[in-house]
Order: sequence, then C-alpha cells, then structure tokens
Amino acid sequence: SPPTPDHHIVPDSEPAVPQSNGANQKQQPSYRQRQPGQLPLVSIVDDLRVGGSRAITPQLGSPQSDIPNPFTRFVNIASPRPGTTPRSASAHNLASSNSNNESSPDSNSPSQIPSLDRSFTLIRPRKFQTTHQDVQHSARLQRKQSRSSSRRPTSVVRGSNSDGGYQPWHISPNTHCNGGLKNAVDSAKGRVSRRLWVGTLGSSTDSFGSGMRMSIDKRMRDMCESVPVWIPDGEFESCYDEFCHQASPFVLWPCLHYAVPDAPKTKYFYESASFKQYRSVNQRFADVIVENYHEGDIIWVNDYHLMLLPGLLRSHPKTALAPIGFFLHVAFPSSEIFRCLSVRDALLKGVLGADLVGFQTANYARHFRQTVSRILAYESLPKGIQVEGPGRFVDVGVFPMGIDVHSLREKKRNPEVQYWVQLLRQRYAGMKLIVGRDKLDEIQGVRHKIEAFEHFLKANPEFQGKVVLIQVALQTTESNELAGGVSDVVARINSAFSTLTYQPVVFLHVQEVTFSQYLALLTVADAFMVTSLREGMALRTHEYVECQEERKRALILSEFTGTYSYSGFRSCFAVNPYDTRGTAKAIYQALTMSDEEAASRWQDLHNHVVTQTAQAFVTSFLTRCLRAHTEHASLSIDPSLVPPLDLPRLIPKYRHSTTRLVFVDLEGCLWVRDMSKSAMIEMMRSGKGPMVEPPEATMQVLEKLAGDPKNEIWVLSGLPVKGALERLAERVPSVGIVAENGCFVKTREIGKKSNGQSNGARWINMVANLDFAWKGPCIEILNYFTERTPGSFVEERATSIVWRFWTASSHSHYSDRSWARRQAAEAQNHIFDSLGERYGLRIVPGQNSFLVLPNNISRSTAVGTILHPGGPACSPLGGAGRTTSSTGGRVSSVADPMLVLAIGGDEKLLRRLNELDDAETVSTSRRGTDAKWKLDPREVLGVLETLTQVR
Ligand SMILES: O=P(O)(O)OC[C@H]1O[C@H](O[C@H]2O[C@H](CO)[C@@H](O)[C@H](O)[C@H]2O)[C@H](O)[C@@H](O)[C@@H]1O
Repeated sequence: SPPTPDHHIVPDSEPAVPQSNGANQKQQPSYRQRQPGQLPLVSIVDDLRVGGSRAITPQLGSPQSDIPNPFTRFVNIASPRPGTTPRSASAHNLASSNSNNESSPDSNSPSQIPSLDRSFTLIRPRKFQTTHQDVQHSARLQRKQSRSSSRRPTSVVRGSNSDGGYQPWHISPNTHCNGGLKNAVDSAKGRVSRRLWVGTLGSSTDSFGSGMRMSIDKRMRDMCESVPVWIPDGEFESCYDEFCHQASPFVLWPCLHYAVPDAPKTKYFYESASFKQYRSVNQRFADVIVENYHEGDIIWVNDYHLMLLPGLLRSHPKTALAPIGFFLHVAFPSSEIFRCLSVRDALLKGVLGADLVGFQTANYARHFRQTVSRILAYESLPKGIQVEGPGRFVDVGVFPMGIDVHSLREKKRNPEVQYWVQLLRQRYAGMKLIVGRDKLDEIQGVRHKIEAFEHFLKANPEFQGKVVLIQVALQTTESNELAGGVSDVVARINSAFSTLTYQPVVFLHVQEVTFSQYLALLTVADAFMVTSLREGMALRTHEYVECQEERKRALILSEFTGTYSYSGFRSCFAVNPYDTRGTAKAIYQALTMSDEEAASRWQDLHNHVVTQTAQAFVTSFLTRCLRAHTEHASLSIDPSLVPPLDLPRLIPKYRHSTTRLVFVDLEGCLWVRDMSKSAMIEMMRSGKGPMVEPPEATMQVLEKLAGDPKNEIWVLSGLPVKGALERLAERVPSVGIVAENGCFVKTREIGKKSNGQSNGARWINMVANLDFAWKGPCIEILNYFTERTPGSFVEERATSIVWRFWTASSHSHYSDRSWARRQAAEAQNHIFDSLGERYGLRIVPGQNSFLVLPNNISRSTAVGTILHPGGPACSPLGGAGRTTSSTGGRVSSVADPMLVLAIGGDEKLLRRLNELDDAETVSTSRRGTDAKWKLDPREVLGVLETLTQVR
C-alpha cells in the first residue's frame, strides 16, 4: 500500500479561486464567471406573513435584534442577471399609489417615511372581512403572528382601511417589521447587489382568491424583492404552533433550548401529525425556491423552522448544484438532548443538504458536529461533516450575529425618542430603572428574573420604593403566560411593595410600547437584564449597550446566552438565572458600582458591539458559503467526467516550452506501492527516517527531468524534512522540495560555485516566526486518545503533529477501525475547540491519520511563494529572521514559465494553478476534481519518463 496519503484536502483561510476550466465547463456554476471580488447578488426571501397588522396588534419591533420571521429567514442570494435591475420605487410611492390610509402609529414622524429598506404591510380592506367568525379568526391568527411580525420586512395584513375608500389592498409602511437580518443584508448592499426574500404571508390566507394572490405575488416581486409562499392556514398553524413551538409535546423550540421532555409528552409526540405539516411547509418553500432559482444564485435558509429545506433543495435536480447556506439563529443543544427528538435523523439530514451550516457560537457548532457524529455516524471534523454516501463535505462554522449600529444610531436621533427620554426622566426622577424585554416563554426566564428582583427588594429594603423593573414582554402562545406563572409573581410583588406613588414591576406587552418608547427606555435605564435559561444570542443587549453611550450603565446577563460566550461581554454582570440569590446579588452590584467601574465595563461591551456587526455577519457567512460550495463542487463532480490525461496533446506543448515549472506530489504519486505499510509505520514510529528513501525509479526519473535545463522540478510532500526527504535532497539536489505540507521549502541547487561548493540551496522554514506553544497541549490530548486506541501513535514533526490512529493489520476487526475513526473525530474536535482558534491551527484529515499544523501554511501557500517573488517571510531552517534564497530573492528561477505542469492530489493547489494561463493540472485523486485531467497514480512515473524523452 502507498505511503500515507498525506492530506490532500488542504482547506485553509485563502478564498476560493474562481476559475474557468474547459474540461469541466458544464459543471461550472455561473457565479465563477462574475468579476473578481464581487459577491453574487442577493435575493432575500423574507418574512412575508400576512397578518400582524399593527392596526390590530401593534408590535414593538426591534429593528436590530429581531430577525425576520422563521419562515422568512431565508435568503436567496443570486448573481445579477441581465435585465433584472430591481425597481427603485420607494415604499412611499408605493403606499401613496395604493392608499392614503396608513395607520402606522409612527407615521407622523418624518423619520418614518417609508422606504424600500423598511417593512411593508399589505392591507386588505375591511370589506373582505365578511363574517364575525372571519374577523375573529383573523384577529387570532394575527395575535399568533405578533410574536414574530415585528421581524417581518414585509407582511400582508387584514387591516382597516380607515378612510372608507375602496382599494383591493394597499401597502403601508410597517416600521415595526424592520428585521435584523433584513437590516443586515440591506446594510451589506455594497457587496450584495440583489436579493429576493422568500417567506409566508402570515395570517389567514385561505380566503384569498386567485386574483388577489396573483396581484399580491406581482406587487411583492416588483416592489419588495419578495416572493410569497402560500400555505394553508391549518398547515401553517400545525407546523409553527405545534411542531416548532409547543412545549407539550416536546418539539423544536424547547428541545433546541435544552428543555428536556418527560416521558408521556415524548410518547405523544411520536404520534403527532405536526411533523408531517412541518415537512409539507418546508416542501412548499422548496417548490417556490426551485421555481425562482437561477443558476448563480446562492440560497440562504434561516433558522429552525426550515431545517428540512436544504435537503429538499439538494435533492431537486434544478437546485442540486446550488450553493446553499443554513444558519441557525437559536441555540443547538448537546447531543444528549437532541437525540430525544423522534425525527432527529430527518432534521439533521435536512440541514446537511447545505454547503455551509452556521451557528451563533462555537459551542452550538460543536454540539451539532457531535450530534451528527453520534446519531448519523458521519465523520465529524472541526471544519465540518463528511457526509457518507454521495461523498459530500458540509462546512460547519461560527458566525455571530450582530446589530446594525449605524441604523440604530439613526433611529436614536428620532425626536420622538428624545421626547420619551425626557418624559421618562421626569416620571421616574430619583428612582433606578431596570429594563428587560423578552419573549414570554419559559425559556427566556422572565419568571426567574422577576423572582430575583423580588429577592433583591427583600434583601435590600433600602431600595424598596427606589427601583422599578420595567419588563416588556412578547406573548408567544395564548396560554404560556399563565403556565409560566409570570402574572402571579408580578401580582405578588406589586401587592407586597407598591405604595400610592410606587409600583415595583411595570409589566408591558410588546404591543403597548412603540419602538421609539423602547429606545427611550434603553437610554434612561440604570441596568438591562436578560435571564434566559438558554438563548441563541440576545441582541437586545447590544441595542442596550449602544443606547447607553451617554450613561454607560450596567448589563446583567445570563451566562446561558450566546452573547455571553463572547469575551467582550464578560464585562457584564453574569448571572445563573436558576440561582435567585446570586441574581439578586448581581442586581445589587450593578446598581451600586462606581461610575468608573461602570464606564470601564461599558467600554468593553461597546467595543464588542461595534465589532460584531450585522454587516460582518452577512458578509462572512456569504463569503464562506460560496467558498465552501466552490470547494465542494469539485468534490461532487463525477470523476468519470474528468478526461484522462491526453499525453499526445501535452507532449507538443511540453516540447515547445522553453521554460517549464513542474510540481509533482511525492507520496501516493511518485512513490506508490514501494514501501510496505509496516515499514512505513516503523519509520514514522521510530523516527528512523534515513533508513528509508524513495524508490530508485523515482530518483532516476527526477534526476533526468531536473537535468533538463528547461525544467524546474518541485517535489511536494507531507513528510518531515528528516528522513526520506533529506535523502532525496542529497541524491537529486537540483530538485526543489516542499516538506511538511508547506512548512519547509528546499530551494534548488543550480550549479556549483567556482570554489566547488554548492550554490547555497537550503531548507527554508516558512513558519519560523509562528508560536508553537500549541504543540505541548496538542500532544497531551493525543496521548489521551492514543491510550484508548490500540496501535495508534503520535508523530511529532518540526512544525506539525500527526496522529496515526489506524495502523492495525488487515485481520483486525472492522469495528476496531470504526472505533479508531470515531476517536480520531473526537480528538480533532477536542484539539480544534481548545487550541484551534487560539493558535490559528487547522487539521487536515487523511485516511488513517490527521495532521495538525498552522492555519496559514499549505502546499498551495508554499507554491505561491515559489511562483511569486517577495512572498511571505522565510527564514533558514533553525535560524531566525528573514532570508532570501540562493536565486537572489525568489525561490524559483523561472520568471515567466511557458508551461506549468502540476500532478497530484491537492485539489486546492490544482484549483489555484488552474488560474494560470499555461497550466496543465492533473489530479491523481479518485474524487471529483477541478483539474483539467485525471491520471491513475500508478501511471505518473511512466508519464514523467515519457517527458524525459521529449526532444
Ligand atoms: O419566535 P420564533 O418564530 O420561534 O423565532 C425565534 C426567535 O428568533 C429570533 O431570535 C433568534 O435570533 C436572534 C438573532 O440571530 C438571536 O439573538 C436570538 O437569541 C434567537 O432566539 C427573534 O429575535 C426572536 O424574537 C424570536 O423569538
């Protein structure tokens, strides 16, 4: 068997290279043809639910933290298509052309003039609400919508058309529906030129006739960059209210937030039909997307309501090759919790239809990887999941959502906000205000918060009459307020501590507060308090920090929120919401700290808020999605479609090129089937490298090739310098060598100096200035896994570490190998989580081993240095500082090669070289490839031998 196939998939931080490759033209997604540096155009499909009209259920909408409705957290990002320039009509025009009856509470404010950047509400006139029952139904649905309508960029609502004039429907601005995701995507407009939001219309649509649907479809598309998904009311309710939200039976929302079910509920859930409706809703989304998809689009699916959608799209012929991203805005629990879901396999497989799965924090991402590995038995690597079967790889990444600071600053300047600031200051003069805003859901810990406040008042009587908790709450279901016991606790505190002029808890429903009033509250607050038992992020804390620019007061934050996991937020007062006494103590500390301490804490928080922005979130997610897709696209190309190397075509080109640069892999290519596996293992284990050297045939071919003055030959290897490569360098000094996957480069010796000494060819350390403090802890982790994995061992190299987890002989039991692979996956996750980010490491998986090395090092980076003068700093092996090679500042002596020939299995490198005009790239991998040609590794020596004879 060949020497260890050293790590051919070499992902690193460099952006994927767009390319055009004749051989695979049909497979090339069109986005590759876009201009360099230009992101594909974005079509955002967003929350379009009908209902939630503010006329009926006015909402508090936070333009920052609230993201579009679950059903609309779906962004379809597309390349610009000729002739589809979006219309630039403003929403104001839109509204006035359809109706002069806007009922927005904010519509008097000049800053609320509608624009396309805002949400819209399509309002159906009263005339259509024909029966009492209909009105009731509409109101009920709209109340349900209210939990998320504040996040909709657009909604269609049954509302009142108060001027009495008849319009089939009209659009009015919905300033409450200014979703965070929409803001984020809008604010990244410079990079994403077109979007299409896809979402549901929300409230009851069963009675909408086909004519009305068609005109809504048209208006949505023409004016709002949106496409509605029409879902029957019953199906919507079952999917959203039952499968997505209901606490009993145990379904998605509680599960993702660690609410463990009790047995009877779980049993009931097995029999529940709501999953069928969930699937059907996901299918309806898939149908609409397929209908609207054009090659070059990126599809971005948002949140837990649409977990099956990526898989459905991947299995449809039209979207099978599309770039698909999935982002989960909420938490993802430990595998021990997720495995309680009876439909766990289907949900995970659905999500894995994406090219990229994104999470808010590293913990959620790790939980997901572990869950997939444990439940589906797929290989879980730090970079993502190796999906079995079709040979796909799915990237898993962390993309913390943030707020659009600029847009919030603009909203703060609204005179209405200032008006309310003054009013609140007068009203609560001499008192301290604690503000909170939460979904009224047990998981957001509102009851815990109020109980802690009660404890605080009891323990600190001097604060009685002097501190008010203003709690804004968004009711999510009709019963959970009572079930959570929140009203009871509020009533208890207020009856115990109220006086004629003082009420300790002011409890408001979101609908009772305008956004301006809310911003005013954030501005005057002495503390903001979040006590979620679990939460994806908690961006309302970011809004609070931004609103406190002047006062710089405290943030009291649950340690179970995604926000808290970011170091910038460690300057809050962290609380464990289950610990009432501890939380009460934090309230006391927050209200009594000195101004200096407050300012210093706030500064840390603020630094984080302005760095982790919505724009950064959108840009990094989309860029990574595209990159992941590009990398995966070549893997999923059917290898049989890549033509075998056409030697008769290559030879004339080779003959007529007077300067040739040849890159060829050593292991698995120049060196195949020569060393027995046991000899190789022995060599690695004992470090007795010099005892083994590449086969004689390899040496001879290299000698002949390098002996041709027209050639510059580079051998690429994952092996360490010591051993086989040293022997190769001695035997064929005129060959350049890249060792340890790019950590070392040996320049070529090109003749002897007059004194008979060599011209100074030397080994160059490409990573001399890097911090290698990670090696100790990494070896420690691997030693632990070595003890549990028979036959495995750690191989320490100068700049990297290899763990060989499978060295057993062929008669070992299969289960031993799968055990070893599981251990390897666990070990990789462990190393990645504890050391990866801190030290900038990456892990490159091989068949029976994996390699840990610095992030910015790869064969492709080393080849970049060879090709381009003035590349990254290099220093001599063992030495420090910068140096130049023997060729006077550049590693290669060929300034402008007429032919670049690359043969090997490093897909990233081949793809990069494809960019060069005169490159012939040949893949020896059995997988799909973007290389121009493929070649059986056993034929490589023969091909090179033939080239040595070309005259
Ligand atoms: O109420 P749902 O329809 O179930 O939607 C769930 C919540 O979605 C949004 O919050 C989530 O995303 C936020 C931004 O990424 C994140 O900060 C938060 O922690 C997540 O839960 C929305 O903002 C909430 O109002 C919804 O309840």
